[in-house]
Amino acid sequence: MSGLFITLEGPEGAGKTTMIEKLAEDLADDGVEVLATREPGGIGIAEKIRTIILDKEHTMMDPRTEALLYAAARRQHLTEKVLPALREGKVVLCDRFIDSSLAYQGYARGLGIDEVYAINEFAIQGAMPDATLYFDIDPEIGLKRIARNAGREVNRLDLEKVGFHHKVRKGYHLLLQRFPDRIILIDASAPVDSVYQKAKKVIDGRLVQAGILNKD
Ligand SMILES: Nc1ncnc2c1ncn2[C@@H]1O[C@H](COP(=O)(O)OP(=O)(O)OP(=O)(O)O)[C@@H](O)[C@H]1O
Ligand SMILES: Cc1cn([C@H]2C[C@H](O)[C@@H](COP(=O)(O)O)O2)c(=O)[nH]c1=O
Repeated sequence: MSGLFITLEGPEGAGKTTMIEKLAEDLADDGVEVLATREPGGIGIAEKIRTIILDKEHTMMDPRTEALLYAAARRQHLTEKVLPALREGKVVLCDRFIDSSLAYQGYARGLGIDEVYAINEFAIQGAMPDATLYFDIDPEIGLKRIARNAGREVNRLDLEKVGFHHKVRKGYHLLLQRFPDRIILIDASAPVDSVYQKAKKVIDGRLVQAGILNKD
């Protein structure tokens, strides 16, 4: 991989989509070649898998089926879109990746972080992100934000009880301890502009380190 692979993570309504859109725009203005994408989805096969996973009628979905479907969508998206872009030297900004599976399926669903990591190792073959911005938010605030967003479709995971979303956050906090060099916490309860300035600063720092951006 020769570009830079950056993932954005967090509980529901943390502001990842808002951030990724602005980051992609501003980095492009800085002359950086950027690919902004998302999981599950981002390409045809993975978007179809997304529809199956998030369908509100699929209440009977087994947790292991859910974990395997996320990993399958991840594999296809990675090989078809992310890795080719990285080989072209692009900066890839991805809304969710492996840490979502570890926090949601591994910890909140109770499958085990190590078990879910193992199936994802098979799926990604070592293609871990170079850096991960974790947008930390109290789930009660995040869920209120998405409830106010009339344009956003409510999916099967959104409908989980609030206790599940608290476990998701706890899962992310465990991942912060496990991957302290890769995952950077950003307080997402602050106003949009302030959250954005922090995220941009972290990303600029990584781009300068990687020799992709020159900020003299
Ligand atoms: N810092 C913020 N303060 C207040 N509202 C915000 C903030 N960031 C985003 N929002 C609003 O909260 C809602 C959810 O934001 P967004 O869609 O970016 O979150 P998300 O992390 O992508 O959510 P999800 O993963 O659940 O789809 C949107 O209506 C957005 O305008
Ligand atoms: C990649 C991934 C996602 N999820 C969950 C997280 C969200 O509830 C949905 C995706 O919806 P969003 O609006 O795009 O955030 O899926 C998950 O549980 N495990 C995963 O690996």
